[in-house]
Amino acid sequence: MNQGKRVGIVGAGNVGATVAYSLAMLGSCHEIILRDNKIDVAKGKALDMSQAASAVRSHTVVSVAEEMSDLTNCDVVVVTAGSPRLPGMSRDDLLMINAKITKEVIEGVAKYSPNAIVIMVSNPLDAMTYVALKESGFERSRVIGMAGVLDSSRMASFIQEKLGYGGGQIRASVMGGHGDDMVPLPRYSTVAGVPLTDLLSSSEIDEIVARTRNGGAEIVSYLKTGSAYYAPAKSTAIMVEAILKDTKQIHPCAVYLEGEYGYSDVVSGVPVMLGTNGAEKIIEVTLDDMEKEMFKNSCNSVKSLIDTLNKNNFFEGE
Ligand SMILES: NC(=O)c1ccc[n+]([C@@H]2O[C@H](COP(=O)([O-])OP(=O)(O)OC[C@H]3O[C@@H](n4cnc5c(N)ncnc54)[C@H](O)[C@@H]3O)[C@@H](O)[C@H]2O)c1
Ligand SMILES: O=C(O)C[C@H](O)C(=O)O
Repeated sequence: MNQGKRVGIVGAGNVGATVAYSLAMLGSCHEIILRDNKIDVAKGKALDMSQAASAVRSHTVVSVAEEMSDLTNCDVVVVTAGSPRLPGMSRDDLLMINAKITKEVIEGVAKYSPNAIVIMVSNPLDAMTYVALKESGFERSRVIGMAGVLDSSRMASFIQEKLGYGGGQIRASVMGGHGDDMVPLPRYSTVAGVPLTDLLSSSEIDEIVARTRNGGAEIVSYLKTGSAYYAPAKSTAIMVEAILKDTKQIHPCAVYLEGEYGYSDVVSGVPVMLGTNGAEKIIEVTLDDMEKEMFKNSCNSVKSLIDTLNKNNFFEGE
């Protein structure tokens, strides 16, 4: 069913290469095209992955785009180009450097793969998704940020660790931006359908919420030279598959809001139905007063990054 599908991946570093590997092993698409400034590194990884695909009898071939102009007619383009943070940095510290890279990359994507669904990964995620949307001129359903799938998976793994049981049966929910004030939602988290609030005390749940918010930084503090990539890549691959297979399943994704949850002209993480056309539907769940306040803080943080870009005349001349 996915024969003929082309997935472009811009940035063949830790996250990009691991997304490619995951998709190649699953045979999710016919072709994966890697694009990176470090062309030889991309070529080496593409050869290595094509050989791994042969080993598992996957039909996926992995090739390299030497220029953005070679990244043509992709169905999905994943953008992981940009710097990762180092210990002591926040994702927001990457704003200006990664915004510039995103602008340059998206210009090429819009030109050479004009019908693609774009999945943004580079940080700070929500602001980069906003940049990609504005620079591409694509409709909002075609520019989607990956973060909620990752943050929810992290929360699920912390719940499993705390409980000591329930692995594979946990559905955790995280909304809001992919920053320090993301919005984990214990009220919408369950273990085999049992509400989390029936299984753990409020102080235990508070610990899980805090650890989820700090989940990326915890890994950066161990790795020291960059940030997490296995769970981020798998989360991205899940979104790519949902789009290629038109699953119509709901995943938490970063999308541009036009009035949903009372916010406009900002990108934030909300439940989204994914299909061939990208973010086909935004789901509005009921939030209580405290959850609404947290969502507001999170949207305001993203808005302040967009303000910084505007103050630096980032979007000028468009
Ligand atoms: N959204 C999330 O949840 C999430 C999770 C993990 C990482 N990230 C972010 O993803 C980005 C990539 O992380 P990583 O660990 O893969 O970093 P990395 O340094 O391993 O890879 C980044 C790659 O981008 C390439 N690159 C830079 N500018 C480019 C350009 N103009 N065109 C093509 N390629 C270019 C670099 O050569 C490098 O290979 C970072 O910004 C990181 O913060 C986001
Ligand atoms: O923490 C980071 O900087 C990378 C990514 O956003 C993550 O959450 O792992």
